[in-house]
Amino acid sequence: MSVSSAILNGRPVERQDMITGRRMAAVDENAAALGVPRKQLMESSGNAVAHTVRDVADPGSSVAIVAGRGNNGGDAFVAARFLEEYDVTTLLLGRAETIGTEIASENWDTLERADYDVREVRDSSQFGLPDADVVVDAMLGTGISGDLREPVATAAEAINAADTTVVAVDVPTGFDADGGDHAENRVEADRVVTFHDTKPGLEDLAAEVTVADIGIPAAAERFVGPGDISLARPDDREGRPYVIGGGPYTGAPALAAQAALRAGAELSFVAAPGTVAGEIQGYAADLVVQPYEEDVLTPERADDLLETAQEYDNPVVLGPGLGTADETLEAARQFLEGYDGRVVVDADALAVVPEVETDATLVCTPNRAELARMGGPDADDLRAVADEIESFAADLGHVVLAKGPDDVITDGERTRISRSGTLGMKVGGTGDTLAGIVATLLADTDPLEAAAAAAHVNGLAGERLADDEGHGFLASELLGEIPAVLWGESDV
Ligand SMILES: NC(=O)C1=CN([C@@H]2O[C@H](COP(=O)(O)OP(=O)(O)OC[C@H]3O[C@@H](n4cnc5c(N)ncnc54)[C@H](O)[C@@H]3O)[C@@H](O)[C@H]2O)[C@H](O)CC1
Ligand SMILES: [K+]
Repeated sequence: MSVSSAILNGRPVERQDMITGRRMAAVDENAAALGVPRKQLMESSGNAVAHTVRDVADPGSSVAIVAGRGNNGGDAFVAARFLEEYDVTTLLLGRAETIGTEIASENWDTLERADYDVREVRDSSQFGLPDADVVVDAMLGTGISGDLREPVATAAEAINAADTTVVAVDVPTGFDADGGDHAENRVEADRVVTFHDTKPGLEDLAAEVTVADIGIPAAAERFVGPGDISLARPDDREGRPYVIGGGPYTGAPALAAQAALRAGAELSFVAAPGTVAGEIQGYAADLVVQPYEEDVLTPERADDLLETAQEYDNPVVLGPGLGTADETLEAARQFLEGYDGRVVVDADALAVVPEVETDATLVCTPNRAELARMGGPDADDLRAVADEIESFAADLGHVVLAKGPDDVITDGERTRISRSGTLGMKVGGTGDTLAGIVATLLADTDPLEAAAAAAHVNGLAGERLADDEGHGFLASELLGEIPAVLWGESDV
């Protein structure tokens, strides 16, 4: 995957030169949170479309815009305003009152008020494609779901049958921007104007593709924001994380397991030595604590827990409070060697990761000292060594969520920075709540996306508790703030 580089505060920041539709929606939301509202992006998108129309047809040419009821259509309503020297007709496939977004609706209203030639196609039998030198396909973009429904299907067929130049907005209607299967009867375009970055599969089309910058700051991709939380937010109570922890310490597994519930898990299990199981259960009746007879995790016990983990195939949290007894580290190594599911590795178990061969998908959550001990860079400001952490993660072959004032989350290819959090996050236990949140989000989200969102949620939960200087709260108090951060109204 080729990468381009933006310059972000003087440092080249690698940007993937490819972005999926779902990731684009997250980046949009992040851009809005950075102060670039969607309507402004739509204005830039529409202007970019007009540029390409000018490229393919001389002034005075006739242009037929065929628009859907989402923001893809909205882009084209904007484009109409940038094509004054063309003979533009705008067809909306549906009634104006069914336009699905405010910004598209506002742009439609502007065309009506400004007396542009606009027509509503109230049913597909009414649809007739005007003779035009250029057709702008603005029916569906990244918001498509399933095969083309009427009246879009009829319109797509008419556009493909017409002898005209077709300019597609963002992606040709019916194209799946998430790299999935395209609709059979999708629009065949001559030109595609896609926004911000190219989409997977556009390079295989016969069309000439223009990637238009629409003013989205590189920070909207680089820094974790509300869009990343939207991507990872559990839809309902799902996942049953399995915490393997406890031994010398009991608070850590209890915090991790509670955080997993607060992040939306249906149940949260803790496998712990019998000597401390009662104490862990004492922290919260909500936990399903499963005691085992040894008083630390041993290799024999690890085999037993491995079977349970494989049977239920839920995200595992390995590490909180395990301690560093040789047999415990051997047990952690053995568990990872045998497991092929998803594991958040934290605290004392991190030490074994660099030398272990595993088919498991790991999210490692080292703090600064643990990262250095694992062989990663040793630096106060992790963000300044983000590239080195990225290479370390690439060598390690797993996701690394390096915790610091700014967290660095990377899978060796994609790297995100989470700037959320406050001074107070240094209090003991915030790493345990983080591990629990990662585990729940990991249940059905891309590991990097789950880790990035979890880091952000944990930090924002702390911000909600901190006093003006950022101090003075307990990790256990973070638990109560997690749901509001994950499901609360993001203010963009
Ligand atoms: N940063 C950016 O990339 C920006 C992109 N913009 C444009 O926004 C669209 C995505 O808009 P969205 O409203 O999410 O969805 P669409 O307009 O693509 O379509 C939704 C619309 O279509 C209907 N629909 C869905 N599936 C089907 C189907 N199979 N058959 C028929 N109709 C279908 C659905 O009901 C909705 O009404 C993106 O592509 C860009 O063009 C923003 O303008 C700015 C920033
Ligand atoms: K389109």
